[in-house]
Amino acid sequence: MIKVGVLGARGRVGVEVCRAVEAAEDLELVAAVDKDDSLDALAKAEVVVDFTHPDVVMANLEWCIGRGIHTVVGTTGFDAARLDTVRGWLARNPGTNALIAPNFGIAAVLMMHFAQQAARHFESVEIVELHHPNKADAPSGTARRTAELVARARREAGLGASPDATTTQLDGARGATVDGVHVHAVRLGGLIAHQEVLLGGEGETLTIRHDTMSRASFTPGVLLGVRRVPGLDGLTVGLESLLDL
Ligand SMILES: NC(=O)C1=CN([C@@H]2O[C@H](COP(=O)(O)OP(=O)(O)OC[C@H]3O[C@@H](n4cnc5c(N)ncnc54)[C@H](OP(=O)(O)O)[C@@H]3O)[C@@H](O)[C@H]2O)C=CC1
Ligand SMILES: O=C(O)C1=N[C@H](C(=O)O)C[C@H](O)C1
Repeated sequence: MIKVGVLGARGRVGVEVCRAVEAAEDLELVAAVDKDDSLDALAKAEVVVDFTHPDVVMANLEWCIGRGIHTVVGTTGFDAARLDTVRGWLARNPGTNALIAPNFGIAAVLMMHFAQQAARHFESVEIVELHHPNKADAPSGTARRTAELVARARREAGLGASPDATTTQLDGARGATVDGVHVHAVRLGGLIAHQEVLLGGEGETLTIRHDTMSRASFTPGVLLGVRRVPGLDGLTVGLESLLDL
């Protein structure tokens, strides 16, 4: 039995994670912690899962890693500087590991993988992410990561910037750019989490679309992370390295 703690346990995803951990025969939910609860309840956990908020996740991670607790992190907001900080904490606590993934949905991971594969074959690429209006961050962690993976694939293929003759625009009309890739964020009631990667070339386009229909979709990936994180080495970013892609 792996002893599991959940941070953000009363949140939209945290509730699903607690339910999935309790239903798994090889996992034991030893702590369900949310805002204003003491972190001390997590001390008995071997692995802590964090689905909280970009503003608090770093403090949570520092607390867990400092106590030798492995972490599986779904909370978004990680840039290169934050990842370096986490690597530093892990280096000072050898034998403690962290898995940080912007999306634990298996189909979402495949969508990112396919976008990365396709990117080198098209002169143009843009990303549209669509989420529920209660989401804290924009663009989404998934869109940021997709843009980084796509940009890397384009660089490796020797592609330059996507063609764009725009000289006149309202602020924001072309979205944000992540690693040179335009990313557009929609917030709309009725949605959960969705993303399209639009690729365009000579006389044809390819659209790779992912739709989240239920937040339970994140739990198989989270449980995979919980089972595997004790055997990882320091920091792992993205669920893809745990899948046989
Ligand atoms: N990687 C992935 O697969 C996915 C990642 N996400 C990400 O996960 C995060 C959470 O998303 P979601 O569940 O929708 O958000 P919610 O706001 O529904 O849940 C977050 C929960 O964490 C609580 N919380 C806030 N601060 C703390 C704290 N310091 N300690 C413990 N709990 C705290 C919140 O309390 P309160 O409401 O009172 O502030 C809330 O109950 C976001 O960053 C989101 O982007 C979401 C879906 C999938
Ligand atoms: O906040 C959400 O809902 C989601 N957040 C993650 C992200 O920012 O990519 C994953 C998924 O898109 C749902």
